[in-house]
Amino acid sequence: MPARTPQQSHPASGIARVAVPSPLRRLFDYLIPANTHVQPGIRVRVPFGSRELTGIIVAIVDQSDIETSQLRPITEVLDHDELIPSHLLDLWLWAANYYQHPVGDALHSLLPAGLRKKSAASIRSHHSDPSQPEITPTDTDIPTPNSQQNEAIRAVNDSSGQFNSFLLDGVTGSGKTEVYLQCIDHILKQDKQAVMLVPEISLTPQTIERFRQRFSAAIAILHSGLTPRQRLNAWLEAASGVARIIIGTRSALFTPMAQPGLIIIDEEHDASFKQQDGFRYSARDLAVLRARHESIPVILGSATPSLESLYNANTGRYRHIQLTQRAGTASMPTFQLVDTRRQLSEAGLSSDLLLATARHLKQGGQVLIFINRRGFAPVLHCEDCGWTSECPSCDARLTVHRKPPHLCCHHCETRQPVPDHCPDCQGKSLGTGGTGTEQCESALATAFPDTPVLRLDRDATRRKGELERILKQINNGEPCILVGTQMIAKGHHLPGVTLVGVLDADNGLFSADFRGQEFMAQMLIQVAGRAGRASQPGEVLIQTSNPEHQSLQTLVHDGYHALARTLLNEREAAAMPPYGYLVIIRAEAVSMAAPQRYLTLARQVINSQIHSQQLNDIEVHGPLPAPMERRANRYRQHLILKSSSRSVLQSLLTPVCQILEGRSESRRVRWSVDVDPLDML
Ligand SMILES: Nc1ncnc2c1ncn2[C@@H]1O[C@H](COP(=O)(O)OP(=O)(O)OP(=O)(O)O)[C@@H](O)[C@H]1O
Ligand SMILES: [Zn+2]
Repeated sequence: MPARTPQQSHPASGIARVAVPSPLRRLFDYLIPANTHVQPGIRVRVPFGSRELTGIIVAIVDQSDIETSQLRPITEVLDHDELIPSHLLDLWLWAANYYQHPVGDALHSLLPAGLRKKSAASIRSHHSDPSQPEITPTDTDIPTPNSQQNEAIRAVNDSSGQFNSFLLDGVTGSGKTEVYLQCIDHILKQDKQAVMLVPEISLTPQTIERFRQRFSAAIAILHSGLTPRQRLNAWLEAASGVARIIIGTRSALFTPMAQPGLIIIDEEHDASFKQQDGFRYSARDLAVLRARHESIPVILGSATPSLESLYNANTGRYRHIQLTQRAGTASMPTFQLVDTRRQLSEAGLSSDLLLATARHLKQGGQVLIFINRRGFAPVLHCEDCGWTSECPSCDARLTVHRKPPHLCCHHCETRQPVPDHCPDCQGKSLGTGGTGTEQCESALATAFPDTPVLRLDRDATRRKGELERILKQINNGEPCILVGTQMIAKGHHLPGVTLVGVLDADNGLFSADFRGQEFMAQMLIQVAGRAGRASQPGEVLIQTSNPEHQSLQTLVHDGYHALARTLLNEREAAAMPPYGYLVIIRAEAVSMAAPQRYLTLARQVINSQIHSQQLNDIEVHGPLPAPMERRANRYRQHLILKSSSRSVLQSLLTPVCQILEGRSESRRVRWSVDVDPLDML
């Protein structure tokens, strides 16, 4: 399969080491035909088995481990100038190595689709699209930064042209975005470029509009909704320096910049910065590395920084900049816990919450109800025999939806009609359990017939433009009730909202995952942060059946940072991240026994490596069934590795992955390695 073929007659001038899209964790060597100019960072066509593929030259070497006579030549050179700058190529290689992902596949998954094929592309000859009119910024009332913002802006600007990482830790509505805008302005004046990464969901026209109104410079937008052509154009505009500002989701981190100046990660705590399948990299962690490689500053901004970033700030790796007050005249909202054990509730809404809703609407405010379950109810059950609506393919229940009526599995998307009688006992007493967004929406519509009730979740926003339409309606400022999932929690500036109600805070409190409480706290503070962002003060009501829970108490009375300190102490005691490092090796298959058998083999390989390399400080747990063992008809198991040293884990993993890759058993399961996993689910 590798580059071994009968001798070629070409006279050659050196050997190119090429990353080829394959599942193998290695590079392949090819002869460079005579009189051909090649360099690292360009694309070439190479023979691979019986096929021809597009690869990227990673290095030019004098010698190969394979006999020169056995090497095959490059068939075609696709780029004449460097396509991927060496800094970025190094970052890519480092990341593939660190996250233990096949290098060619990692490179390819990050190239715009338009460059994975044979088509030629030239950065040097790329000019801006003439159909795009020159934009004149319309933002005339740029706020004067307050003293904390000024300090932040000065710190970042003073470090331009050199590496520095900043944790911009500013409460919700403190004007972090204004700090980004001013720092970008400074960078643009030096003829440099800035890239800003945002969570998937915040890349709305509103965000983009705010930037367009401020700057006349060309902005490239990179997100998953682009056509391959648009994506390639945006990429080339960034690489050629035509686009001065690049805004995008996770993978935009790998966009080349002709004159890099600044990297910003907005909402750095957000889970979407870690890719959860395939090449499982953390764009946040790699952003810091990229900034170091390119000698530029990086800002990680959040109102609820991840425990990792707080730890890095505490230990001096990041400069900690705090914005403790809301910008302008806005003040922080007040919190109140509502004990749901003491109050009768209609569709999960306590009487306290209903009364508060009525009060705020009467005062002309908008109300936001947060509920982390879409659909009508999480389960359908039979009141006679106890039957529940189980998914036929997962260890999960089918959610009841009313609009349109169906049962649906939120893990595998299996759909079924809603039965009119119990499939087990034929009884007619079917009932629903729990509350989802649809039910909450209709209960609120009944309770407040004169007020518009808007629902914001994945189902309601499936149609293109729907999210924008709903946000626009909210921004007209008229009293309304907004019911939504975490979609509403992220980054939206909703100045009319004065009351936020959280329907159920209990889920996160008892999560089995080690980051469960951290995620719960971030979510609550972010949702709460939508309240009272303009002149009217905000109020937050959190419903729970555990109001005495220590974490909730700490969060509500002493704030996010106090809870973060407690959680960090717990992590330290348990040697969990950021005090220890984790790797999960996952395996799944249609047969129940295969994943366990495979991971038992993996464990043997690991043990023998630990022994032969005399590694200590490694704990191995498992194989264990994943928390949801069966999903989409596949059984899943995992193996957990833990160490206080990243480098020890790396010296173990590299040979282990090489060995496993070569074993025939690896082809009978789907297996993957997750370095620095976000969760153990
Ligand atoms: N110095 C200032 N004076 C007056 N208003 C300001 C100032 N800075 C920012 N603002 C305004 O305050 C509002 C909130 O600012 P911004 O959206 O930047 O906050 P944020 O910290 O990014 O919020 P979040 O964490 O919720 O995303 C915006 O309308 C912004 O224009
Ligand atoms: Zn399912």
